[in-house]
Amino acid sequence: MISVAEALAQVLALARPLPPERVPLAEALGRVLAQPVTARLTQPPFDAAAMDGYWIAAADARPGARLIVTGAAAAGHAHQGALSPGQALRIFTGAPCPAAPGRVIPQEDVTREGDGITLGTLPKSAHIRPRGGDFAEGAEVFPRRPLTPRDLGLMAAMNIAELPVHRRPQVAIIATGDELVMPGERPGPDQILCSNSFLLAGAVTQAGGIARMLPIARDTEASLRAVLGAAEGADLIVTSGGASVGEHDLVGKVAGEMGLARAFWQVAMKPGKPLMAGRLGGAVLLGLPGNPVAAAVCADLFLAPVLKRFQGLEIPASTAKAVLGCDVPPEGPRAHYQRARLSLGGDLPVITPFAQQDSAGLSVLAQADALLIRPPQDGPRSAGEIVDYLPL
Ligand SMILES: Nc1nc2c(c(=O)[nH]1)N[C@H]1C(S)=C(S)[C@@H](COP(=O)(O)OP(=O)(O)OC[C@H]3O[C@@H](n4cnc5c(N)ncnc54)[C@H](O)[C@@H]3O)O[C@H]1N2
Ligand code: MOO
Repeated sequence: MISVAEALAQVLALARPLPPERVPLAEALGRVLAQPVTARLTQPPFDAAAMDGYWIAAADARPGARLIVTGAAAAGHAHQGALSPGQALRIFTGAPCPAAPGRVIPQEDVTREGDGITLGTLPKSAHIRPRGGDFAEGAEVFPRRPLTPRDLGLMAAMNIAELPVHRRPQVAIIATGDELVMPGERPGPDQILCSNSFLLAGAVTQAGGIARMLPIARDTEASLRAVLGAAEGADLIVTSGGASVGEHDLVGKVAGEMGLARAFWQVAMKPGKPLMAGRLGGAVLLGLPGNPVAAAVCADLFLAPVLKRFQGLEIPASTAKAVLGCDVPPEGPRAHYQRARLSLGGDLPVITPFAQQDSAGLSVLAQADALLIRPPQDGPRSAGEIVDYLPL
């Protein structure tokens, strides 16, 4: 059995960033830029008033000065023509300022009578946003993360209407097992609901992929072959179940007959030991264990990172430190990812694993907000010790 770190390295080595495609700016939320984009103009394109008030020439800027208001400039409407000494311009936020040196006095800071104003104490700020104060034409942006609403705002201001982004990975999701029925159906006495496909599709969507849920493959080679065949065109095939050692565990056998180049099977982790990975045709195949929590943990540890890789993202170490909230017993030969809850602590949060750690227990999984990581052969640990965890 290989370690989690080795398995992750091998999974990531199976995938390459997907080629770029161009998408309209309005559809780019969460997408990842494939190359830098550059500002097509300078912002602000002119010295702009930052307050509603009066623009005055630098030479007229002294407390007590009386000036005549001779014209107006508003956002989208510059004032044409020059001002003479002793003249002020009514100006509104966002309006272009005259080219001469000057400043904007907020209207609250002057006394206005008829078309005259009298200046009081001059405010510290000139209340002018200088041309190019935000960014200059040609400025490059290349955030190495899924684009946020803030990125879209910046790129809109840069007049970038279309973006080159990595294609989103197409992910085929295949549940296997005679015991499974879909939510909404009535299970027979020996049956349970297929939960894995929904958990996995959610994980795929959250990580920027496009999930395609295929029909449940039954526990026959013919059924599994047919459903795997229907995954044609996917960048990633994720199966759940049928990965272990029983006679009904057919994924390795059937995928092998279909040409799977297997990278590994079985990882020293708990839950998730029967994980399998390889390449099947043009796709990466992740064969997840059927136990729902095992599938969920494998999704956090392997599926999310490989989806990042497809989108050209770095995969930073995502573990964090916390203080153990209770004593915990020693561990065996597999790294144990324990469902846990975080609470506020001092410098570090406090992490407390749930008493129930069954790899089929979805209720506890849904309440967990972290996975406490117990390394292989970890000794007993006491409350107060510092441990690693994976935020969920
Ligand atoms: N003799 C051994 N038995 C088992 C071993 C082992 O090493 N030796 N490993 C155990 C471990 S660890 C796991 S995890 C499971 C995983 O087995 P499979 O991947 O073959 O999964 P199945 O047997 O098909 O199913 C296991 C369990 O999960 C339920 N399941 C499956 N698919 C779904 C789904 N889509 N939604 C909800 N629940 C699902 C299934 O009904 C079973 O209860 O094997 C151990 N056995
Ligand atoms: O993956 Mo299994 O028990 O390790 O759930």
